[in-house]
Amino acid sequence: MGSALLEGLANTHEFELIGKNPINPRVSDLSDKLSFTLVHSIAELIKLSPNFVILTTPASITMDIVSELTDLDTNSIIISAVAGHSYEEYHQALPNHQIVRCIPNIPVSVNQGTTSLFIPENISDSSREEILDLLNKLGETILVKEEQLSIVGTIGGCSPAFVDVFLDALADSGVLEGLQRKLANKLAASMVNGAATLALKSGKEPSLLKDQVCSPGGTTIKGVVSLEKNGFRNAVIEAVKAANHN
Ligand SMILES: NC(=O)C1=CN([C@@H]2O[C@H](COP(=O)(O)OP(=O)(O)OC[C@H]3O[C@@H](n4cnc5c(N)ncnc54)[C@H](O)[C@@H]3O)[C@@H](O)[C@H]2O)C=CC1
Ligand SMILES: O=C(O)[C@@H]1CCC=N1
Repeated sequence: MGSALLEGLANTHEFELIGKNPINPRVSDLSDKLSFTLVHSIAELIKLSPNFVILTTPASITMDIVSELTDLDTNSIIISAVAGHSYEEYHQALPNHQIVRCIPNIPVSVNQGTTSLFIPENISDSSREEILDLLNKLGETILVKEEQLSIVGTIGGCSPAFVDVFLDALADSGVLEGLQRKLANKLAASMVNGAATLALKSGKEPSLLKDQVCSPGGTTIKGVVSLEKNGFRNAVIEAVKAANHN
């Protein structure tokens, strides 16, 4: 997720980016590619007085890192993209800092992300503007209450992987019928992109959009019935439940 955010922000050419990571060749390569400053300690990072610190570390080590941020300038805004720690935990560790929680998703790397964002009440209006300005450069930002962050973050953050499984299966079905893999992949991704754009632009319910494709007695309804028979809808609902209640 850290790489995806850096890529999306680098695409805007509007930010001086800094990456903090323990020695990791993948990150050094990315820093060469995107030309961002790489630091290896929190002390180095703090000295640079960043406007924002975005946390994208595994949940298991995040609070240790947070405890090292006590000397960070309180004007710096901390944005945690880590699933699994509450605002209260961050606030107890850093009571004088401005901290918000979000769950972005991988398409932030191409500025087409969906980021669920929780802003606590103590954040000033100007900081709120700054946070939204930043995240909106990465795609769409959806403001939610903290108790909604888990399910909204699951649907927004995990589902790109579910869609990728769908894309791969769709491409497999084309390859099974003799299409080249590259063509099948492109066809599947382009179709999902178009269907999603239509859903967003028309504002129509997905069920109505589905009905528009299903000609009476036609081919699509046969496919839809097969999806229902094979538990596709239920499989999606169970996947989200499994991801959200882990
Ligand atoms: N992968 C995704 O689509 C999303 C991930 N997240 C959150 O992002 C966080 C990271 O997830 P992934 O990127 O998938 O895992 P990852 O394992 O790919 O990345 C974790 C990164 O943290 C770095 N790291 C480890 N110790 C560190 C330290 N002490 N200081 C600085 N960096 C350190 C690792 O080198 C690695 O680059 C998790 O908390 C996850 O909940 C949130 C939304 C979406
Ligand atoms: O798999 C995970 O834990 C993270 C949270 C949201 C998306 N990926």
